[in-house]
Amino acid sequence: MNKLNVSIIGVPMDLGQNRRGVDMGPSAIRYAGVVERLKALGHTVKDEGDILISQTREEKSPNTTLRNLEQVIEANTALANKVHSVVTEGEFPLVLGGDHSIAIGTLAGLSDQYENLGVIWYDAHADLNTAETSPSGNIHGMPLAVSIGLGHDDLVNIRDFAPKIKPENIVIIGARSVDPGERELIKEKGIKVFSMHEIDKLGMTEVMNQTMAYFLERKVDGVHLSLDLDGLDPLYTPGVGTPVPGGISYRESHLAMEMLYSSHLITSAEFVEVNPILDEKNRTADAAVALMGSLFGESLI
Ligand SMILES: NC(=[NH2+])NCCC[C@H](N)C(=O)O
Ligand SMILES: [Mn+2]
Ligand SMILES: [Mn+2]
Repeated sequence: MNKLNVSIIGVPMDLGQNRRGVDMGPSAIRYAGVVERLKALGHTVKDEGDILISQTREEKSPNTTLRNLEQVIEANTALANKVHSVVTEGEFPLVLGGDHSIAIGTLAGLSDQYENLGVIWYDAHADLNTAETSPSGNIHGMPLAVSIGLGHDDLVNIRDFAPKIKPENIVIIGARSVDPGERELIKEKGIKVFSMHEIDKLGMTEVMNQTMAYFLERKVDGVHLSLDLDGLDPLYTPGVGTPVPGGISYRESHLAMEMLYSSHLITSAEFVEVNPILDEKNRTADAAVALMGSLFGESLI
C-alpha cells in the first residue's frame, strides 16, 4: 500500500454563505479523529493548523452583490499559498472546511503544480453560479465557476493566473439541485455530470468506473476530490447548511471512496460544509472521517 505524507489544513470559513457554524467544521472533524484514523493506516500525518479567517462579516459588500467578498478573497489567497507550499513539498493536502467557497483557494494553490488537473465535485449542487446567475449572492455556490475563470476578477485571479482548471476535466457526482444558469453552463462548457438520476440508474460502481475512465482518457496528471457533505443524503449527514433530500447513501459513498483509493488517482482532497451547530452529535464530521478512512485505504478485510 502506498503511504502518504498527509498535510491537514483547517479552514474555519463561514463567510461564503449565511448559516453560522460551518466555521466550526475543522474542529468537529479533528474531534472525530481524523489524525488518528489516517495514522492508523500507516500514513504520516501533519496537522498544519488553521488558515486565519476574518471575523468581520458584512451584510452587503461595497459595490457587489457577493456577500463578504473582500474577506473571502483574503482567506482564499492565504489558503492557496498554503496549499501551494504543501504540494511543492510533495505532501498530500487534505483541506477541512468550512464552506465550499474555500475550493477557490484550494484549486488556486494546486493548479500551477498540474498541467491537466482533474476534479471530482461530490455534491448535491454544481456550485457553478456567477454574480449574475446566483439566487443567493453566496460565494459557496460559485467556486467551480470561479475555477474555470468565470466570476469576480479578484476571485478568478488569485495567485495571478486564470483559469485554474478546464471545464472538461470536471466530473460532478450527486447533483440534484442545479440552478437554471448552472444548467446552461454545464451544457455550454461540456461539464460531465452524474446526477442522482445516473447514480440510481447505473449504480455507483459504474459511475466510478466511468469517472476513472474519463480521467484516464483526458490524461490528467492529478485528481482533486472536492467532497461537499451535502452530496450525501441528509439522513446520514444532517449537519450541512443546504441539505437536499434524495442524496447519495452512506454505503454508496464508501464504495466511491474505496474505488478512488484503489485507482491511485487522487492527489489532494477537501471535505467541506460540516456545520456542527446544525448537526446531531457530530454525525456529519464522523461520516466525513469515516469516508476519509476509505479514501486513504481502510478495507474490511
Ligand atoms: N456549496 C454549497 N453547499 N452550495 C450551495 C449552493 C446553493 C445555490 N445553488 C446557491 O448558489 O446559492
Ligand atoms: Mn452542496
Ligand atoms: Mn458545494
